[in-house]
Amino acid sequence: MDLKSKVYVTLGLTSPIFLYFGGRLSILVVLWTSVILFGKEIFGKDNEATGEPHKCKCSGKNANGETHEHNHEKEDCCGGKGTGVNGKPCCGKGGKSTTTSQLPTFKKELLKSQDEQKAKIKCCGGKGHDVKKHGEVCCGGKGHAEEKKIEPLEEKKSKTKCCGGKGHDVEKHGKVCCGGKGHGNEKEEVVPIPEPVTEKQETKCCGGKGHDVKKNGKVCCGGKGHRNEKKTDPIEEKNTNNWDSLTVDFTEAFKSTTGKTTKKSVKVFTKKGMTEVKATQSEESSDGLIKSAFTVSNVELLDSDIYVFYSSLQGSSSKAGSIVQEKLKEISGLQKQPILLNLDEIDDLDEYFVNVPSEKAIYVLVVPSYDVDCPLDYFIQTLEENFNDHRLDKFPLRKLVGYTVLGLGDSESWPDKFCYQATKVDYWISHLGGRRIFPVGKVCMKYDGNDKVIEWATLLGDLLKDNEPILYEYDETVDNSDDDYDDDNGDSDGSNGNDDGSEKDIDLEDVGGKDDNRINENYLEIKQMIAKDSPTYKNLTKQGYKIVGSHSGVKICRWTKNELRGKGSCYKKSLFNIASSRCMELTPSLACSSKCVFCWRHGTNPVSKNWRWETDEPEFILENALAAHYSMIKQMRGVPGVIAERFINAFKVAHCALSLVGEPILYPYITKFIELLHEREITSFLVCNAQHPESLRTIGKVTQLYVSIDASTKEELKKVDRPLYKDFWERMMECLDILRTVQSHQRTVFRLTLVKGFNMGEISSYADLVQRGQPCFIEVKGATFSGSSKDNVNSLTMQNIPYIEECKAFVERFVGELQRRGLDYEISAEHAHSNCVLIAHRKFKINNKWHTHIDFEKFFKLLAKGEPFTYMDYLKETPEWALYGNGGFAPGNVRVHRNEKKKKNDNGDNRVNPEDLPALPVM
Ligand SMILES: Cc1cc2nc3c(=O)[nH]c(=O)nc-3n(C[C@H](O)[C@H](O)[C@H](O)COP(=O)(O)O)c2cc1C
Ligand code: SF4
Repeated sequence: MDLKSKVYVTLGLTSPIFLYFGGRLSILVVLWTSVILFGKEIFGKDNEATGEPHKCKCSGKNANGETHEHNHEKEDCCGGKGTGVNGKPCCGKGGKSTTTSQLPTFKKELLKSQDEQKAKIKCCGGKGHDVKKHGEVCCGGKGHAEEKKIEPLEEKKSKTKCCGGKGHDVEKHGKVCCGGKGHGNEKEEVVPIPEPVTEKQETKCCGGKGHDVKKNGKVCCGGKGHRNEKKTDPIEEKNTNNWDSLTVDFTEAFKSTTGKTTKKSVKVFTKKGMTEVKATQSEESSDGLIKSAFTVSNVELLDSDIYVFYSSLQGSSSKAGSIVQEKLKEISGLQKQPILLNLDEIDDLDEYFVNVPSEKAIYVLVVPSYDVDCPLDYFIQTLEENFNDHRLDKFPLRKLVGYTVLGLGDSESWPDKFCYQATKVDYWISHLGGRRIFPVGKVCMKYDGNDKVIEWATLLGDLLKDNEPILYEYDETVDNSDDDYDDDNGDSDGSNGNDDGSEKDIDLEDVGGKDDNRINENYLEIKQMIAKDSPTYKNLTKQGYKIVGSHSGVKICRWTKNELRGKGSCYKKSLFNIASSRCMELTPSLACSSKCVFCWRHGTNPVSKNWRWETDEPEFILENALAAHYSMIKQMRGVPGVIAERFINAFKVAHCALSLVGEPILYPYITKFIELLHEREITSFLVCNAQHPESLRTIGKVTQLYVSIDASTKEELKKVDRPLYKDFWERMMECLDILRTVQSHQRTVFRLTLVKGFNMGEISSYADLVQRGQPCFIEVKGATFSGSSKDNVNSLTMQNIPYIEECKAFVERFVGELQRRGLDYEISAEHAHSNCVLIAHRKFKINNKWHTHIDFEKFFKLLAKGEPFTYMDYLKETPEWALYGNGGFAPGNVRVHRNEKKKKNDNGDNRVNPEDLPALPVM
């Protein structure tokens, strides 16, 4: 009602009195009536009393330079500085107001009974309280109007039926799975961690063919579609306040030590001397300094299982990890010895980063940073994927007592990227529910790095013994005004560092830390898989690899050199008719999605489940690979014994073995690459690790298509291949189905690499796999010793290398089992020198003669015709010398007999000496 109407109503009601009495008395009566009728509106009682929104008129200016009014139901309050529209002062409550309709369900309920609740609940002032008794999550001292309402247990149970721990669709169910413990424990699910911002949905999926990442700005999803695309990277987030809000409210997880009034000290690390500064604050003070305290007693921390993880490319983080471990061992009263673990060698990261190995685990992560690809990239990628995996508990690392990160880097050479990967690790661990119990250390390793590592580890050890509360959040406005704070912390303004009051206040800048805000967006650029200045590049080139572009490699194998010198060919000569001197070994992806125990690389080349690097064109790779191969051939010109004719022919590469190291099928343009090979009349021998069914399904014609079958059971496969995919077994099964169906026109080969003690047991399960995949051939080869590494817990010893007799015995039993099942396979050829035997389907035995060799000319003629054809259309008879029992040594070569001393290895047995074997892996 406007003012005019109010006047009319008042005058209307009071006019009889006015007419009857007249004079002053009547005026008083009019005034009295209007007060009774409109007093509330006129004098502006607040919304709590009237139920109407309170309006403030701000004295300050808004962004447009105007004075403004605002409505507490719709707008943010001016924080008490303004004046109400009716001349009353602002309510001064400040903070963001929300309309009733915007509130989540539990907030609505809270609003209704707010007064009732206020009457019942006395605020503990942010000290935390026993949630079970109290029935409320602690408001952190903000007063109970802000509290989250926990539904009573019975009410919850009736709403949510427990799935019994089998896991459930969280989106539908609206609940984190309780793991079968019943829904009484569900309160954890409401921990308010903000979802990271998802990328825009505009991207059109390339269907897994890969795309120009620079233009597209996206890592290829591998054809899975963009629904599950990675969430915004931490560094990408512009709003650094999100960083603070990541952290979990500790009050639910850790109980208050005592109910007594005690003095609490807040530890603050200065930027200069890393000396400890204490600020005392009474637990009972109501100023809210301590918002959420991590009140674990020293007894609990000293009783923890400490795991020190490290990732290292050049060794310094490995050393720093040992230093940290040793320093922590020195903590007096520590119940259990800290355990040191290499992140890059952990078979299943989920055992530590989805599940945790102990209920009292503390993680210390020592990590380097590389602006080029490094093993840590995979770890970070895994953390991020776990965070985005809706099937997993959203905050699995809440189960940890706590964690901290120590970053190693080089602030001089990489000032803008200094220790950026430590920041990423910290970010994702905290996103996954981890509670930081010590600040992220950042150490420049350029000068005296290890001293700083010792310093950090010593302080960490000291503070693990200390039973002071560990704050996760505190009110920095109180901090600034508190005289008890020691201003000797080196800040001229007397504050604790950043004005934004973020956690960087306790950053260890003195050990090389740099403001995380300054990390720029360059970190989002897609890396090169093998950058020229990377340690991996040096490592590979030292071993004779020529790196082509940034992710492909070529190498000439020992057999190519041998055949040039007339000293024998590789086993593919006897089994399939390949001329080693005209064979180029190449991989378009030096990265792999497995970490096989028999692989030479021992964790040095990149690993990834999918393609995440800069991508070279197939034409570029082929041109440069051939050039690199020919340059290595050229180097052979002075070597004694090189046969001129073979040397000349070696410049006309006829075969390409797509294997070497890494997983060729990871390369998004593999089909195009193979087509280019065929255009130049170069045959293709593609070996894949049965982990990428989506690429295998779409692959075009290949001269021979291999699938590595490194074990016959799920458990053994996990042990031997250490695959990155969780569904590795299902992936392998899918690949076998693809061989039997979509790719049944291809000349398919199962490759079995036998490793004693790992995969030579289950003959019958191997037969199951053959039944499923129905390959043309099964190539069985004893593993080759590739040296061991101290970092590789699973690297092989000579004891894992089978004798040729053991391989043959395995093959004979295997074929017996296949035949018993009515599967028509038989042993056909061998190459004894390589410990290799070929089992072939009997359809290749035409007129009682084996036809395991390939007619290459015919293959290209068929391709040129452009009509569909199968493996049966380009067969060639297997020569006598290659048949099983004849050894498989190709004529035209001179067998070199080594002297007895060389023949026997250190143990005196006659297994093939690693030095006598061709370079690994041999196609
Ligand atoms: C190719 C290369 C790239 C690097 N990139 C960074 C970087 O981006 N940020 C950083 O802080 N340090 C960088 N470093 C320094 C390393 O992180 C530092 O030397 C660290 O101690 C290496 O640890 P590691 O020996 O355990 O592999 C780089 C070093 C190399 C060789
Ligand atoms: S052996 Fe092959 S598949 Fe296995 S890890 Fe090495 S490169 Fe990858």
